[in-house]
Amino acid sequence: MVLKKDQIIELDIEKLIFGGEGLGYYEKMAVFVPMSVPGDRVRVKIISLKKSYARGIIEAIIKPGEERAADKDKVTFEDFHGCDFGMLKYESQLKYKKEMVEDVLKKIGKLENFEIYDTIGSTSPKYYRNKVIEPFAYKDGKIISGFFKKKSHEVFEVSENMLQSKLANRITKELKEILNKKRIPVYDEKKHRGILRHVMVRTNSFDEAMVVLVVKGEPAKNLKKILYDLRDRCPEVKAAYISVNNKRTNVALGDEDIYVYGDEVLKEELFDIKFNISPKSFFQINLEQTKKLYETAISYFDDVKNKNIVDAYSGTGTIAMILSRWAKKVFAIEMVKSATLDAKKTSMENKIKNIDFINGKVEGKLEELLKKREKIDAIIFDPPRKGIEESVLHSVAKTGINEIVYISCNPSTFARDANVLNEIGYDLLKVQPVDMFPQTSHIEVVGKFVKRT
Ligand SMILES: C[S@@+](CC[C@H](N)C(=O)[O-])C[C@H]1O[C@@H](n2cnc3c(N)ncnc32)[C@H](O)[C@@H]1O
Repeated sequence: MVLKKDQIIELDIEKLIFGGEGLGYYEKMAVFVPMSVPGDRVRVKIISLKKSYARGIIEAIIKPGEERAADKDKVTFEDFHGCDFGMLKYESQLKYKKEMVEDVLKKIGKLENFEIYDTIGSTSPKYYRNKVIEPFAYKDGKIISGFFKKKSHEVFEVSENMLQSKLANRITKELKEILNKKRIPVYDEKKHRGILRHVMVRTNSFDEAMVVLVVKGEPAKNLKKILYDLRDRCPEVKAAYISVNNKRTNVALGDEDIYVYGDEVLKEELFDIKFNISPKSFFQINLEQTKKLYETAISYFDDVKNKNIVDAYSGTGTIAMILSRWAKKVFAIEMVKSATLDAKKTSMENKIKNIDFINGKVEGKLEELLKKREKIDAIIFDPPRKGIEESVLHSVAKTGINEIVYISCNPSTFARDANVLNEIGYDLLKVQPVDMFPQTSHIEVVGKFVKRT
C-alpha cells in the first residue's frame, strides 16, 4: 500500500469525475479529492483507503487551477456553503456537466451515436432555489438550522445560503430568532425526543412564501402563535402549515400537514399559467431554468398538434398543461395525491379541458392506459432520481409508440434507462443538459428517443 490513512501528500488534480470530485494520482494510485479543480496542486490528507484508490480532503491549495472561482483559503464543502461545485468558475461548471453526461451515457448507457449539446446555463446562478428544507439543531445552546455536513448528521449554519432565495433566507433567520426567544426544544434524532425537526420554505416569483414547520408531537398553540409572529415580521408569508412527523426517518415532512393560515397553496406562474403548489407537491426548484427545460422538452416532439400524449410523472401538471394547448388529449400520471389535486385545480382555474389526471404509480397506470387506449402518439417521462422501472419501458415498446422525450435529474439512471431503450428498439437521438442546479454537481438532462425503423 503506497498510502496510509491520515498521511499528508501533495497532488496535481488532473480531471473531474462523475459526481464532481477531482482526481489525481499518487505513485499511480488514484486519489479522489472533493472540492478540487483540474490544474490545482493541493496538499491533501488521506481520509479513506481502498485497494485501488484513496480519498483525501484538501489541507491547503499550493497552486490554484485556472478554473478555480474563489480564493485559495476556501477549501472545504462548508466553506462553499455545501455547494460541491462552488469552487469552479460558472463557465467551467457548465463544461464539466456536459462532459459528465456524455461520459455516463457512454459508460453506463453504452451509447455512441447521439448528439449532445452544450449545457444551457443560468443567468442567475445564485439565490435560485424556490424551496428549502433545513433541519434544526443546537449550537452553543442556540437553535440553528442549515445543511448537513458531508456524510454526517451534524448541522452546519451559514449566515446566508447562496442557493436559496433571499426571501427564504430572511424568513428562516426571523423564524430562528422567534424560536430562540420561545426556547422550543429541538428534536434529537438519536433519542427521538424534542419538537422542532425541520423548516420548509417555498418562495415564488411574486415574492410570496409558504412556510411549513415540521415538528414531532401534537402541535401546541404556542407553535401556531410562532407562525403568526413570523407573519408579523415577514408579511410575504402567505401560507403556513405545521407538519407532524412522529417517525424515526430522514424524510422531512410528516404524514399530516395541519393548515394554520393564509392560502392553502402557493402559486407560481409559468407560460402564462398559474400553478398551485401544496406542501407535498413537487415543483421544479429553479424557475428560470425550468422554462428553458420545458421549452427544450416540448421542442423535442416532432409535432404535438392534435396528438394524444402521456405526461408520466407529472407532478403538479406543469408539462401536461403546457402541452394541452396544442395536443388533442394529455394523460397526466402522478403518484402523490396532493400534486394531482393541485393539477386538477389549476386546470379548472385555467379552463383546460383536454387533460385526464390519473393518480397512481406509472408502473401499472401507464400499462392500463396503453391497453385501454387505441392510440397514444408520444410519451414524456420525468421520473424521480431512481429513474423508470424496466417493465414500464417494455410495455411502451410493445405498443409501437414512436417518440419518447425523457427528462431526468439523474444522468446515471437516465443512462441506464437509455441502454434499456436502446436494446428494445429506441435510438437516443439527442441530449440537452440544462443547468437546473448551479454551484452543485447535479445536472438535469432532456433526451429524445425514436423507434428504430
Ligand atoms: C421529477 S418530478 C417531475 C414532475 C413534473 N414533471 C414537473 O416538471 O414538475 C417526478 C414526479 O414523479 C412523482 N412520482 C415518483 N414516483 C412515481 C411513480 N412511481 N409513479 C408516478 N409518479 C411518481 C413524484 O411525486 C414527482 O411529482
